[in-house]
Amino acid sequence: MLSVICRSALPKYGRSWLSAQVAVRTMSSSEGPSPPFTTLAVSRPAEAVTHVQLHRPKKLNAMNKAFWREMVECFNEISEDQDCRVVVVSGAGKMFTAGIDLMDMAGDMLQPEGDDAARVAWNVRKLVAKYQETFSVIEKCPKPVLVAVHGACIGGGVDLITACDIRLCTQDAWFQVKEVDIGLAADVGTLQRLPKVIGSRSLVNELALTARKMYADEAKSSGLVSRVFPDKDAMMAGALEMAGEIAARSPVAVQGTKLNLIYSRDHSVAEGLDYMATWNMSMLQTQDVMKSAQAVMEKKSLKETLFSKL
Ligand SMILES: CCC/C=C/C=C/C(=O)SCCNC(=O)CCNC(=O)[C@H](O)C(C)(C)COP(=O)(O)OP(=O)(O)OC[C@H]1O[C@@H](n2cnc3c(N)ncnc32)[C@H](O)[C@@H]1OP(=O)(O)O
Repeated sequence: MLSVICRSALPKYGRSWLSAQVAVRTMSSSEGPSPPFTTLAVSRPAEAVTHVQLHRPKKLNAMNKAFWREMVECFNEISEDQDCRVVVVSGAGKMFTAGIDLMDMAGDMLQPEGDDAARVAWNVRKLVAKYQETFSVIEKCPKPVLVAVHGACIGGGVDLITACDIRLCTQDAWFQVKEVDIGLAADVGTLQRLPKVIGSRSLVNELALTARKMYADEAKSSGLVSRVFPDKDAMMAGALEMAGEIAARSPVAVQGTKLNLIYSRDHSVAEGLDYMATWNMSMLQTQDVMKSAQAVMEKKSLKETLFSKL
């Protein structure tokens, strides 16, 4: 379904400056969500690049019940979509996201069902695990996911971006691990992933325990984001350019790199090397190695090299 949405949304673009501008305009389009989604706008701004836009601008992209479900559906489809090699996530409207929808989600969180404490607890556990999947699908997706943040990225927004592979932001961006302010220990990824993203344990603890805002410059110096752009248009152009670079490379190499980086993050060096050797005992047999090496030797751009779908 996703590839149908993407295909019908846009033709294939060339890579000229003009078409990049068209693509950026498309990425920041104010058209609504892509049915059947009600909170996400999905498009294909360039060949093999899928753009997922959080799209509830009037509610500052607050994460309502539909959003938590639709992200899972969307990323499961992207994982299977052989026409997609890389994903860009961004937010429509004035900010990236105001976090969990405090109005729509209150019922689920405050009035859990169950006949006694054990059953209530059981159901709450299932609920939390379900919501964790909303961002874990990003990490499980074999295609690299770039996220482009402008304005505020609050609460659940930080859970989301820490599950992404590359984080970019605008100079006006700020990040807030807001959960303690609403009486919660963040439970859908931030506390697990942020310490793996930012080198300083002390800084992670400070952000999570005080809920103070972190602005773009500190996000860059701490390693939360790898690039800061002057404004949203520049960021989306930068994101699209980076996505194009990734999409031009062998999908066997790119997806293997993502999966092994994540595996290594969670295992010892020895275990990571072992996993890598097992991975490459099959993946090294790809035609992509020969095709890529040939392009390098002939000083050709990989953008001219045709790789089979994966
Ligand atoms: C379920 C799994 C576990 C997940 C946990 C996640 C936890 C979190 O995400 S904690 C963080 C929760 N978010 C917040 O506390 C932010 C609340 N919003 C604000 O503080 C302000 O809205 C903000 C500073 C972001 C922007 O202020 P501004 O003056 O620019 O805009 P507003 O007029 O306040 O908002 C515009 C409309 O958006 C609605 N809205 C904003 N945030 C939320 C939200 N989090 N949930 C629901 N709705 C939100 C706001 O009500 C306005 O709507 P309307 O009145 O209809 O115009």
